[in-house]
Amino acid sequence: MSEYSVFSVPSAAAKREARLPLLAARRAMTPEAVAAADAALAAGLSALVPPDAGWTVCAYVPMPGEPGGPGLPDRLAALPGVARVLLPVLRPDRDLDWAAYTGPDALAPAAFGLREPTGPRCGVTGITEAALVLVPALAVDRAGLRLGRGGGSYDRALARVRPGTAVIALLHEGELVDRVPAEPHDQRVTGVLMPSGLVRIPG
Ligand SMILES: Nc1nc2c(c(=O)[nH]1)N(C=O)[C@@H](CNc1ccc(C(=O)N[C@@H](CCC(=O)O)C(=O)O)cc1)CN2
Ligand SMILES: Nc1ncnc2c1ncn2[C@@H]1O[C@H](COP(=O)(O)OP(=O)(O)OP(=O)(O)O)[C@@H](O)[C@H]1O
Repeated sequence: MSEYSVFSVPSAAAKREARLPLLAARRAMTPEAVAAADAALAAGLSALVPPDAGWTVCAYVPMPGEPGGPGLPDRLAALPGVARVLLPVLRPDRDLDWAAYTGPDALAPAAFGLREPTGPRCGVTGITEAALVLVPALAVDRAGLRLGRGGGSYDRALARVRPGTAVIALLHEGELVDRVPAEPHDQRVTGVLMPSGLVRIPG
């Protein structure tokens, strides 16, 4: 038995270290590689939503280098099975509020280089209306544990999803890894979508 379990204090520092090479690898991608990955992810996304679903989907506005690209909200909104796209609004306490995506003109610059919707907010419980939640991540491991940017925002938000909701992280190839540093508050995803396709994580 080692001195620390996988759920111990050093994990916060381990997470900080683990983020660095992942962020560097994203920065090193060529524009061509990014465009190819985003196109492949777009094809995978359309297969996630049945055409007559009428779903509310929670997504996000990818920042430079994040899988999906800046066109992600528009691509989702255009899918026949998507009735409504909700996007996160970062609260001062780093929890996530939600607001409907109504088009690129209704996005405004926000903290950390984010772009966020400017319309009416649904509150932190907006995520409970989603049948599918797409989450940003720097990496996910085989157990579905997700390494984010370090705000803890999605750990709070994902605790509120309805049971049975698909929670899918969008990743670049190679970002599904054997193990990410974990803490007790970490929420799991139910699958990852990469350019090569969907990998479901057994629950
Ligand atoms: N596109 C996108 N939207 C998102 C997230 C995300 O990861 N991606 N979030 C996911 O929760 C929330 C926003 N949280 C964020 C938290 C930190 C940073 C960030 O850039 N942090 C710096 C370092 C930390 C700091 O300066 O304090 C960095 O990563 O360089 C960005 C978003 C909600 N919206
Ligand atoms: N349910 C929660 N309530 C309050 N604080 C939380 C909760 N979950 C996580 N946090 C705090 O958030 C901080 C960052 O957590 P962590 O490093 O796991 O974020 P992350 O999952 O990488 O980020 P994000 O979800 O924003 O992408 C931690 O200090 C943790 O204490």
